[in-house]
Amino acid sequence: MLDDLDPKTFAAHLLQQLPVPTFVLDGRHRVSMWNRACEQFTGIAAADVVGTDQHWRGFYTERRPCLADLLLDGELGGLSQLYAHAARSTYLADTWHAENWGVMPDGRPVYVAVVAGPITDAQGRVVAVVESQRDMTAQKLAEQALQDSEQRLSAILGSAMDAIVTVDDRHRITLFNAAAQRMFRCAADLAQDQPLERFIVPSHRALFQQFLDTRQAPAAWAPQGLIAQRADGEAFPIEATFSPLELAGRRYCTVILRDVNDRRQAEQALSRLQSEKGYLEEQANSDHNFQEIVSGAAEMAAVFEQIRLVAPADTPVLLLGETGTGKELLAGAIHNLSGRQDGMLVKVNCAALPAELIESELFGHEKGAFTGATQQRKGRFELADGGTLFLDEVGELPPAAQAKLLRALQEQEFERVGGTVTLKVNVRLIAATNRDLAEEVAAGRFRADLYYRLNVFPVQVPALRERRSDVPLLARHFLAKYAKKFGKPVTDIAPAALARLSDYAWPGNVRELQNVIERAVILARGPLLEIDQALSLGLPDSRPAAPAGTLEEVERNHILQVLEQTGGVIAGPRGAAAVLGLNPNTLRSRMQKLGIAKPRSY
Ligand SMILES: Nc1ncnc2c1ncn2[C@@H]1O[C@H](COP(=O)(O)OP(=O)(O)OP(=O)(O)O)[C@@H](O)[C@H]1O
Repeated sequence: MLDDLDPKTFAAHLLQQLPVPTFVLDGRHRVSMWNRACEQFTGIAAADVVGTDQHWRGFYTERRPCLADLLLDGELGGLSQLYAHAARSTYLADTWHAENWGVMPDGRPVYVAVVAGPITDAQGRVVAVVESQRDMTAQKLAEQALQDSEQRLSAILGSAMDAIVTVDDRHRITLFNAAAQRMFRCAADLAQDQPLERFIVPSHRALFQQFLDTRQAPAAWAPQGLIAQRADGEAFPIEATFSPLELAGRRYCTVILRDVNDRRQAEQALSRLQSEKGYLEEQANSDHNFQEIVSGAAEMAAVFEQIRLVAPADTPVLLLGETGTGKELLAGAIHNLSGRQDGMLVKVNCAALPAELIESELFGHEKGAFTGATQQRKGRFELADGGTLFLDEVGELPPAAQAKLLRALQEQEFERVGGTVTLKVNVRLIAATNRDLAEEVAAGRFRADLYYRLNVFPVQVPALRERRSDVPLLARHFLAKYAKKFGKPVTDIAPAALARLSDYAWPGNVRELQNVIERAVILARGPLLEIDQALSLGLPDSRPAAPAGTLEEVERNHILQVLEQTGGVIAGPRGAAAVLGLNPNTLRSRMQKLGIAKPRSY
């Protein structure tokens, strides 16, 4: 019967059965009890330790006091040197708690939680101390692993470039990483528990809330169209992904946000640079840009005088004259003398562009305005802002573009194709045509109101045959240019050649003369330039007469003949465009209009 047991034996049995490693020290630091759990924990049998002061062997590799020893000697000041955590508790009994990492005699690292309490006699004197040890290694390792992973996670979140925010089911912020603090200019502790909608402009909050409540797994993506606001109220465009998650039965949403302001600006700058690059490349490839204008003829002197007078005014100028007479050169001169020379002179050859592209070329387009518009693109009007826009072959403009051009000229404003934003520009317009625009107006092919807008200051550029005195001058000018270009020691033109050049009718004007000289220089063998061979390559009288027919048929046959002669080559000094005295792009567009297929390889 339990009642028959004396209390000492009962207490000894109780301690013996405790599943917690426990031992008792008497007042002289000798072990009076070492229970079974202690035997198992330390690997030391009770028989080997009871009655000795060798209990430390169970816990340490060298002699040092246990908590029970310190308690017996009343030296609790030394506790902190022996244990990482130590505290006194008077909750149920007067006990001391301590925790620490230690190494068991067999080399095992253990984390122990130690509890020791005094046993007192009737007078309150400490006669013994009971100490129990609990192996907390597994919990401690798990706790540390958790701490490490939390630290790693917060380091990852902290170093992320994107703002990462977690909200609970009421959209209140539970996590706000460093990038979010930078992006929204708000410290994490101020953001904590605030509704995330606070950082979205009011007009976008309803849409944003729908995303926050998404159940779409793994995430819903808002690539564009959301506008956020920083703590100081500054609005900026964002893209965001919303990942719903459930933790302990509660719904959360992790939102990754990215400020796309910089990217948008960079995209816009890139598109502007691309347009400018494309334009500049085109300009660099056209070899007749900003050249010296050569002329001694009185007819041209009058033209130069008109240009000198009109250049400083912002008036539109209409340059009229046959192809190749130098209209583009004169446009360059007007720009250079106009006070707009720091701006760009932007050229558009209206004949060289397909009708469906001309509007977007002039006014630009928004991304997605039509198939193939994968990027927003600035038009020539925008590029010419602060400078001059030169519309060559303006008579070829399709009606829709004519209407838009008229408005741009009247209001100095327009919208990009597919765009709604009205853009204001300050552009001086110079137009050129080799057509009789008044006739085009009468035939209903050109808008009368646009014609009057363009025709404010018309300048008629005489054909080369009307200023024959310029032929030798120009011929020598081109000779010097091409002799240098091709490294040929040709110094002058043979007198007979010069006479022939002066007699020729020059339907292709200066461009044709230039091409003939270029070919002659290429073919030249001595210091004096002969032109017979070069001329015969381009002269109509060296070919069979073209059959009679409509103007279009004659033009078509003529182009086909020249193409055959040049082996299908369009551009370059020996190409069909050079022979015909045309810009290669102009020739290509004429061919398209006349239904001449791209030349096959001859
Ligand atoms: N007076 C000149 N002095 C020097 N070069 C000239 C002169 N006139 C024309 N040229 C040259 O002749 C070529 C044709 O000139 P330009 O392109 O200015 O003619 P255009 O009238 O604009 O022709 P199109 O109507 O076909 O566009 C260019 O290479 C240009 O440099």
